[in-house]
Amino acid sequence: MNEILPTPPVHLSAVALDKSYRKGPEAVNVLRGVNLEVRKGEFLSIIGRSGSGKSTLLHLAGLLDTPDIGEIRLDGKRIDHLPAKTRDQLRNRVFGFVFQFYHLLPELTVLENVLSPLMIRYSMWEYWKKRSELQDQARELIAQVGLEHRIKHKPSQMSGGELQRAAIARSLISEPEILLADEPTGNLDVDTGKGIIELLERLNSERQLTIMMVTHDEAIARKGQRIVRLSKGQVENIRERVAS
Ligand SMILES: Nc1ncnc2c1ncn2[C@@H]1O[C@H](COP(=O)(O)OP(=O)(O)OP(=O)(O)O)[C@@H](O)[C@H]1O
Repeated sequence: MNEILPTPPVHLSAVALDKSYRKGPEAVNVLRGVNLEVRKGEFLSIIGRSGSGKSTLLHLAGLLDTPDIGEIRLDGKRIDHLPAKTRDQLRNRVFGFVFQFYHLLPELTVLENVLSPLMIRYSMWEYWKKRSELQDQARELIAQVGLEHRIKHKPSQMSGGELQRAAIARSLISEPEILLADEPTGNLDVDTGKGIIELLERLNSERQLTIMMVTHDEAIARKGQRIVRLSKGQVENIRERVAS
């Protein structure tokens, strides 16, 4: 018999979001009244044609940009209108980001790249005091993403799949509640991409990490529990995985 589980609370919501960009004299209305709720521990996939506004939505959700109209709410509280410094702190504490092109620092090793967000979060003195504990945390994450053997490697010495694993470990070092992944498999071959998605699924189920993943690939999107499509500036619900 199927157990009926309570619905998890809404974690992050977009309320009536509008966002336009100026292209010369014209305004391009990318998002037009987008409403979206993401529940705690949900793995949501966002699909849509190129230029439909997927990255724009992810950037607004993660406080990397601000909407023209509308609100972003975290646990029901509005967060998009906070002062810049508070937004920065909230972004660093709540969100982890994974991008298509990894954005690792080329001169740093995997261990140093994974530690890099903490070098920003703590003062030099605090970091120095805590460094052995922080290094242990980073090593553990690197092991969890299967990169123990690459810990001292630099990005130029690694494959695309390994680079993305390192970027995922880096995004987790600040213990985010919500992972925002923008085309995390977009630069990888099919099998390597599958490995990355399996890693995200594992992190979602083991850590109850809320995930919003943008992808143009419907097969990849189906790995999420729910799929929404951005089209004509709005969000359409496409599919919800039926609990078995
Ligand atoms: N900073 C910007 N300035 C001007 N126009 C922008 C800016 N960012 C995005 N756009 C435009 O907004 C539209 C939506 O872009 P966005 O990157 O959100 O789409 P997307 O669905 O993620 O596309 P893709 O799948 O190709 O990455 C595009 O027409 C893009 O050119």
